[in-house]
Amino acid sequence: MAKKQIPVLVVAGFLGAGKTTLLNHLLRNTRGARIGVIVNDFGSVDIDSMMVAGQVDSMVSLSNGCLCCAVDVSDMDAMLDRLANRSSDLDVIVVEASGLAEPRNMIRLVAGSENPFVTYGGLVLVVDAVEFEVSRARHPEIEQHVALADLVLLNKTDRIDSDAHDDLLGAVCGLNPRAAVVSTEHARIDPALLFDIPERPGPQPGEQLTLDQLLYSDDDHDHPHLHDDYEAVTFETQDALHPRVLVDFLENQPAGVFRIKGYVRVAAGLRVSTYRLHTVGDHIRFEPVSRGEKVPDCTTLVVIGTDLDADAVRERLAGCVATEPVSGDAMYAVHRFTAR
Ligand SMILES: Nc1nc2c(ncn2[C@@H]2O[C@H](COP(=O)(O)OP(=O)(O)OP(=O)(O)O)[C@@H](O)[C@H]2O)c(=O)[nH]1
Repeated sequence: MAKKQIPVLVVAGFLGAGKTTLLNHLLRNTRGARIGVIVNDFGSVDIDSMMVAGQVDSMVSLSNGCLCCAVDVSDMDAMLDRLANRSSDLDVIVVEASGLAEPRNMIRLVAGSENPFVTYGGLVLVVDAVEFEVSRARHPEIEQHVALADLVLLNKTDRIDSDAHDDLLGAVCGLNPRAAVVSTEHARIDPALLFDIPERPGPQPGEQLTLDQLLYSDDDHDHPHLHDDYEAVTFETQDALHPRVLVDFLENQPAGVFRIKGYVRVAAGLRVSTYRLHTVGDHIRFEPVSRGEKVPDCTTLVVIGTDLDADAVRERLAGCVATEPVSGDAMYAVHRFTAR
C-alpha cells in the first residue's frame, strides 16, 4: 500500500512575529504527533535552531540566506529528503521560514517538491498584533502574505487592547476572507488546528493565486523581496557584558535596527547569567534560560535591520563588555525587561 504523504506546513510571518515561539509551542505540545522541522534563519548564526534544539528529533537547518530565494525546488527537496523518506515516520513537517521570506516562494518550493512522501499542508502566517500596521505601511507586500495564508495567527494579543484587536481582525479578514484567524498569546494554539489543515484541492474562491501560478510564475526576480532591504550583523564575544550598558544600547539602538535576537551573558556581582534576548522594534525582552538548556558559552547576537553600519553596530556592542567589576544591583536593568 502507498505510504501516506506527510503534510508540510509553512510557518511564515514578519521579523519577530512569533514563529519560533509557535514552533516551540508545537514541539512541547505534540499530542503524540511526530514533528520534523526545517528552520531557516536570515543571519549567519542560526539562532532559531538553537532555540528549538533539544526538543526535536528531526531537524534540518539553513542559515545565512533566505530559503525562499532557492532558484529551484532542488534545495528544498534536499532538505525534505532528509526528513521524508521510505523509513521516516513523521506525521507532519513544519518549515519555519525566515522573518524576511516570501511565503509565496516558500509555498512554491514545497508544492513543487518531487519528494513522493510529502504534500503541501498549508501556510500559517504569524502576525505581530502590535507591529502589524507599522510593518504593513512600510512593506505593503505583507498584505499579500496575509492574502495567501490558510490560517492567520494574530499573536501577541496580550499587548493590545480590545479596540485594537477588533481593528486588526477587521484588517486581516478584509485582506483574506477565506483564512481561519486565531488570536493567540505566545502562539498558544491547539496543534490539531494546524495539523488538520486540508490540502488545497485547487483554486478556491477568493484565492489570489492558483497553485500553477505559484509554481510556474517566473516573475520572482522582478518581484522585490523583503530581505532585499534588510541585512544581518552578527556579534559574538566570550567576555561578559555589563547589564546596564547593554540595556542602554537596547534602549538607544543604532539607526535602522528592527530586530535583535540571540543569547547574552551578563555579569553582576560574582555571577554571570545567560539570557535569551529578543527585541522587536522598541520592545525588549530578556528570557531566563532553563536549567539544563543547551546554550552557547558566549554572547551570540544577530542584529537585523536596514542600512545598518555593521562596524558601528559591532563597536557599540563591544562597548557593552564589562571592563571592570560590576555591582550586583546592575542586574535590575535587565530585570525590568525580563519575562516573569
Ligand atoms: N508579549 C508577547 N510576546 C511574545 C508573544 N509571542 C512571542 N513573543 C516574544 O516575541 C519575541 C519574538 O518571538 P520569536 O518567536 O522569536 O519571533 P520570530 O517570528 O521567530 O522571529 P524571527 O525569526 O526573528 O523572525 C520573543 O521575545 C517572544 O518571546 C506574545 O504572544 N506576547
